[in-house]
Amino acid sequence: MATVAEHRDRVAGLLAATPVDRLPVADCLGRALAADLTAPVALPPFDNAAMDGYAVRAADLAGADAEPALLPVAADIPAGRVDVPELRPGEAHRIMTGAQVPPGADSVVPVERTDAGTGQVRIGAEVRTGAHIRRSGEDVTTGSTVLTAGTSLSAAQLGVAAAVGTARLPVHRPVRVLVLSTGSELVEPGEPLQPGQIYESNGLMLAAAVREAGAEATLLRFVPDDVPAFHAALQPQLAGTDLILTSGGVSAGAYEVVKDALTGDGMEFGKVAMQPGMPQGAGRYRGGPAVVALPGNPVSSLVSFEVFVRPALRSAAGHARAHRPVRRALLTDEISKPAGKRQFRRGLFDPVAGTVALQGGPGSHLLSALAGANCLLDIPEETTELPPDSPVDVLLLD
Ligand SMILES: Nc1nc2c(c(=O)[nH]1)N[C@H]1C(S)=C(S)[C@@H](COP(=O)(O)OP(=O)(O)OC[C@H]3O[C@@H](n4cnc5c(N)ncnc54)[C@H](O)[C@@H]3O)O[C@H]1N2
Ligand code: MOO
Repeated sequence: MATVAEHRDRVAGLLAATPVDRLPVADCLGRALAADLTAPVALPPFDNAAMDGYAVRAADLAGADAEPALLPVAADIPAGRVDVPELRPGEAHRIMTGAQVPPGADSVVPVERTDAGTGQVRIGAEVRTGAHIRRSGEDVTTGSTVLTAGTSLSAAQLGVAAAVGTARLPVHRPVRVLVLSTGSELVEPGEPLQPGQIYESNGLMLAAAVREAGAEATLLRFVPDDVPAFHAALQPQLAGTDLILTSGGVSAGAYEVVKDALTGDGMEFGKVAMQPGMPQGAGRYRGGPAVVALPGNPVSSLVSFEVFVRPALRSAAGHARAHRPVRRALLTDEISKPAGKRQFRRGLFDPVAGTVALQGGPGSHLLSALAGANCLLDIPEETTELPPDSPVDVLLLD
């Protein structure tokens, strides 16, 4: 029986790094940056006012605490003005937040500390040299690395890329995943259910998990439980697919269409020392796209996706942080489990208390408990008993 680590490596080895495109920054949300981004300009690009007020020379306000200073307002500088005149000794310039500090000024007095005059301004307090000025390069210096290759691009990263003047970024293309669900017991949600039938949920759930992982999903539901029909359903999809992701039909039953259709064709089916998610398959489809065959029980499917597929999708798409964050937490319940299998139990992690409470039992059909969980407890193979207050590793799911 393979270990979790062995199967994880096998799945990761099936996916090559995806190609790189140069996309407009606005289209890069969720992608991984493919090369370091260096700043062609400094941030801020010029010394600018941090407050609406008056640009002055601090020396001109010496003694203003005792005797208010009266300065002529020689210029008005709104944000965006590019022809900023020099401030001469004894003058003030009215200035707005973000506007360029005029040459000759060394500080800004907020308007609240003045009489807000426009022809001349009365200032009743001294000012510290440099007050309320944001210096050029304080945030980013020209030529410095703003974002490193492998960064996952979210709002703040796209913001800083735009702020240093970037129009396009080199980003990895997402992995293209074809999600298949098979099983003659499956019914489209919304349709009536006959005894013996269940609603199809794995396909929809896995396609959502694929998209949440930053990959592209095409969903093919209700692929017939018939080997020729299974191959026929795949053919038109193969060209644009990097990974075929199936669920169900991989264990020991008499009607295991995934296993029957794929065995011996570059695929390996076997058991992994894990609970849930023991039966697994991985390989290639006729020398082409990678295939990962997950077990059909819904919790087994999604937990297997988390443990094996998500990290592989994210690594192939260039994300430096491919794995879920792991925390150490104190168990509020007790756990008994068989030796020899690494168990991933569903839990609710409380980051303030540093504790984790089990959500539901170990059964791989208990999907509502997974829907109420925010983490997976990762219990080592050799462990059989854990009393309350035991420290455990938890993988954070959100
Ligand atoms: N004799 C043995 N029986 C089983 C073994 C075993 O080793 N020997 N392993 C068990 C374990 S563990 C698991 S996990 C399951 C995996 O079975 P399959 O991958 O073959 O999945 P199915 O039999 O097709 O379905 C299992 C279960 O999941 C439901 N299912 C399947 N697809 C969907 C879907 N798209 N949406 C919602 N639900 C789905 C299906 O109806 C079944 O209830 O095998 C055990 N048996
Ligand atoms: O391994 Mo199965 O996934 O326990 O139910």
